[in-house]
Amino acid sequence: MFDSICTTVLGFDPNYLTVDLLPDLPYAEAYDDMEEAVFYRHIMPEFWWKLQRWLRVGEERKLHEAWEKFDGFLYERVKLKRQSFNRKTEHKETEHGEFDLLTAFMRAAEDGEEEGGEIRELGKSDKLMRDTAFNLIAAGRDTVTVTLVWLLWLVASNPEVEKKILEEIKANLGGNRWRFFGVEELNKLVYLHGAVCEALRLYPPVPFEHRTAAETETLPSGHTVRKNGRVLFSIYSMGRMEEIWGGDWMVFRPERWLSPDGSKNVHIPSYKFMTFAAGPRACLGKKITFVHAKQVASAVLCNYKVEVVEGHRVSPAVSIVLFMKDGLNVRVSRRK
Ligand code: HEM
Repeated sequence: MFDSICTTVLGFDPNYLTVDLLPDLPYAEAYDDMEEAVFYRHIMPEFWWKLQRWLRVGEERKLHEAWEKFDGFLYERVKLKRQSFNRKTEHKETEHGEFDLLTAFMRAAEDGEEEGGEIRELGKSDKLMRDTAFNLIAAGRDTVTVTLVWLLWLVASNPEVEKKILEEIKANLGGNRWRFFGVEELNKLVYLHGAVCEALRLYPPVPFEHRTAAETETLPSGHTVRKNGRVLFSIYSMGRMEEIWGGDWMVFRPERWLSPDGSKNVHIPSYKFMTFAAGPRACLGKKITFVHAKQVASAVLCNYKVEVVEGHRVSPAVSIVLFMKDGLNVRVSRRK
């Protein structure tokens, strides 16, 4: 997903997954180091990690070094993107279907009609572009990666579901399997959509969240939360509650997300399906997530059979993102 999120955000494919040669991409590895160090900040007392940061030792030292590498990579991409954008604008070239979020911000800044001028300011400042690119890469890389891993495991463990996914792909997308399916085509895959939703319900990539009360507040349950009090809620548990999902909450059942005749997906409110959070600060990448997840899952499943290696035990890891503790060991073979 690192390749895919960089392509969406920066319009640049690092080819981290290339099979031809082992890529040496220090910034991609730096990103992993940063993630580890940030998790450490969540579990250590604030004064401790701040002291480590000041002394530049331990995890904080690792974070600092990794950040410098990743920051250099992002600034370079923003600079190159701006050069190519300016050149194209100057020569009035069109982009022939190219799309990435950096270009979209630059174009919006150039057209700059919106109220308050925030986008204009964003598109003109390299630092703000760097921050935005980082925010989007951080939000979209591991979340979509783990969605796919849990989905592939659930599908491999439920042959009936796998069969229905393959039938749907065949019925809607025809014979040529060796290509990426477009967004319009993916919209027809309502059963696969239900399967992705089920994976996200049972294994939400962001398993817990917290909110801080700006003022003293009484919750619908009658509990009082004092000003600055923090409420921690488990999205993982909410996806498994009988009161919310019924007695078969533990079953991986894509039909849950389909109309009775199976022809379309039903709307389930975000306050029930909390995986992307709800309200004003809910996830902005929900639609992109479904496009990416369905694109990769359909291409993999219709071309390859993915089988979990016998004896491999699957369990979630304790982290801010719901990775599999020991990864997923699979045997992959080409479908006839
Ligand atoms: C399975 C995939 C994803 C899940 C489960 C997910 C989940 C979430 C959650 C729970 C939040 C709320 C965080 C909070 O308020 O503390 C959030 C925010 C956000 N997400 Fe996602 N996300 C996913 C993919 C993406 C992608 C692909 C992008 C963009 C490319 C993205 C962009 C964002 C942004 C920008 C925010 C901040 C919104 C705001 O504060 O106004 N997300 N996401």
